[in-house]
Amino acid sequence: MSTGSFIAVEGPIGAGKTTLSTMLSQELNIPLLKEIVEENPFLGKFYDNIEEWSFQLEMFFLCNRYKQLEDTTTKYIQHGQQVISDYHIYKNLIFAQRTLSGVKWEKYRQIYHILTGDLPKPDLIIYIRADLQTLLKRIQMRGRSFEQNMDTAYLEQLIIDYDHAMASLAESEPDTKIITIDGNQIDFVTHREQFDLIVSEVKEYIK
Ligand SMILES: Nc1ncnc2c1ncn2[C@@H]1O[C@H](COP(=O)(O)OP(=O)(O)OP(=O)(O)O)[C@@H](O)[C@H]1O
Ligand SMILES: Nc1nc(=O)c2ncn([C@H]3C[C@H](O)[C@@H](CO)O3)c2[nH]1
Repeated sequence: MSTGSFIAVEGPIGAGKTTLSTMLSQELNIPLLKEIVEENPFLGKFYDNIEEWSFQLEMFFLCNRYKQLEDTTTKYIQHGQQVISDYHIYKNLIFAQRTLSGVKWEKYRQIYHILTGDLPKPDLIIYIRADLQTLLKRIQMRGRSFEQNMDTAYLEQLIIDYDHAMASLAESEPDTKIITIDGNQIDFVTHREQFDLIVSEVKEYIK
């Protein structure tokens, strides 16, 4: 597999993954692989009743991402072409570990490893960190109705889980470069020069 081709943007809910990956895709002229959100039939139900809908939702995300990454491999990565995605497949585990328990978690964990074992790993992860206040502000500003009553404890826990997950990825996948962005301080949307800095850093790692 070629290296230097696959970039993933990660971070907790509302951190700015889709925004940054879209901007980078346009700036660097790299195809964008975007999360399916609006057509997800379980998200609204999930936020109303996490326990009832978590298994369906996590499986839906897993199957969608599996299919997307499988297609991406055939279309771009196998041909050494660059691609940028607004998620890393590992985020399935970050969420599922929180939303599932007992037998469902165990079944999900096994399916996750079976499905994702041979999927391509990003060469570069751009990890946007942001604190609870910043995320809540952005989630509110974005205004998706089903996210407006999100439990702040859930989001707070995800922020911690993301930090642990990135540390764990850095250890288990040492070939993957991780660029961490302070999403509270760096505003790549309104400050062009801050976006340009990210672009130059990314350019150092892609081929
Ligand atoms: N650096 C930033 N400064 C100001 N606003 C931002 C910034 N990044 C993102 N936003 C705004 O915050 C909201 C959330 O951004 P975005 O949808 O990109 O987040 P996300 O990480 O992809 O979210 P999700 O986890 O739900 O997929 C959007 O309204 C976006 O315009
Ligand atoms: N439970 C759960 N598992 C996932 O794998 C996952 N990926 C994203 N999301 C939620 C966050 C945003 O509300 C919205 C858009 O990212 O979907 C997830 N929720």
